[in-house]
Amino acid sequence: MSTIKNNDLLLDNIGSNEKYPINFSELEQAAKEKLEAGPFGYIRSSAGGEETYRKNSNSFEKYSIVPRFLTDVSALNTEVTILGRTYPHPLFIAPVGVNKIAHEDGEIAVAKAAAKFNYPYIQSTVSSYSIEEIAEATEGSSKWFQLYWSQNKEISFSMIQRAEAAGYEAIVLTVDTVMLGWREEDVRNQFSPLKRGFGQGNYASDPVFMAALPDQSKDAIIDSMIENIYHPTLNWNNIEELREYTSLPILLKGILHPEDAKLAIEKGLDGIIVSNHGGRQLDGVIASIDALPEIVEIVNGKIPVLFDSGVRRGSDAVKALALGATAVCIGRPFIWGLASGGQAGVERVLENFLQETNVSISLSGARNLEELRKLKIVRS
Ligand SMILES: Cc1cc2nc3c(=O)[nH]c(=O)nc-3n(C[C@H](O)[C@H](O)[C@H](O)COP(=O)(O)O)c2cc1C
Ligand SMILES: O=C(O)C(=O)c1ccccc1
Repeated sequence: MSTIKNNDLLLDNIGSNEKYPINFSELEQAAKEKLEAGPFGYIRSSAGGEETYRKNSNSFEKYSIVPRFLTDVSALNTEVTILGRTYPHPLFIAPVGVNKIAHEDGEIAVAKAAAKFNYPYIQSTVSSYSIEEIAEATEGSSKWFQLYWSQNKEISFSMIQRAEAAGYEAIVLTVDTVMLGWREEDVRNQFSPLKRGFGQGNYASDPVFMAALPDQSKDAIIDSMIENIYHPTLNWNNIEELREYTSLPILLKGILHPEDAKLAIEKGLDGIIVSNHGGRQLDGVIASIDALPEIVEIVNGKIPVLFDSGVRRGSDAVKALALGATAVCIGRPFIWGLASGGQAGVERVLENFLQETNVSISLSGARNLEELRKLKIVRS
């Protein structure tokens, strides 16, 4: 149980006289001023006509919190237990690859900032830094490993083994990216991070991946990464193989259909992440927040249901939690923090995000996440 002094951070911020980006669009603008068109466009944009991208954040406005008052909110407990571990609050870092396109310090800066504010860090397969480098920089903090299934499954198994050895707590298999979505901004900017040699942290350091290369040239690494990331054959049999290979908990990321959530439970998966990849995969799919309630209902507490896509501020996270998400993953906001201010930029985003979440929970009248889930939410 923690007693929070909600207003301290707000008043500190006001008293600092510093100018810095605060909300999402200011952060995005600050990043735009720092980055070249290619990297900026890669991070900002999404698939097709970006219908889903727009829907993701706009859809939060359809849900309204109906708060309770006079509940004595002096002590707030945001602890959440997921897969046998208790985390101090329900905010996670979503897996985002190729962070060096935003800032030279890349994932190391993000993972350190995450550790400082107790956000479990979900590391992407296509990180600029390796599992071991990130583990060394952030000893003792909670980390999960996101897996892009490799065409050559021995590469996937090797990366899982490395994540296990480095003390990672879970595997997150992303199921919505068997190939990249149709991203017009990248064509316009002629920018592919993989083709430019980004995102090699886990590959160039992997003995199985390196041994399978035709030669050890830079081009061979790039070509083989692209070949391996494309994995359209992915199916439920692979899930069984994965289940047999590792004793770590496995979560599926990218679930939008209640029947897939049900199958995940039947197949013995340990959790799911409701997500549409920030609108970057199939354009026209349901907003992630609209997919959440039915999935929460069908899962009925059997496994944790994490959530991402379109979360821009603390009150969005509170809506997702009130609609039944076990925890919420932050995506683009932290990358904009990274691009605009390195580790300090990420820290500011994460600290303010956490504080806004806590203030919002308290002002809703809830004193813990269980009470938050019982809160009335109306849809317009
Ligand atoms: C630049 C970028 C790279 C991403 N890389 C990955 C990745 O490597 N693996 C993955 O599962 N999701 C990846 N995602 C998706 C995020 O995990 C998350 O689902 C998405 O950012 C949520 O949408 P939001 O940022 O609009 O909130 C990436 C997203 C962005 C913006
Ligand atoms: O861009 C993405 O959304 C993503 O998941 C990815 C895939 C391959 C390389 C880098 C990022």
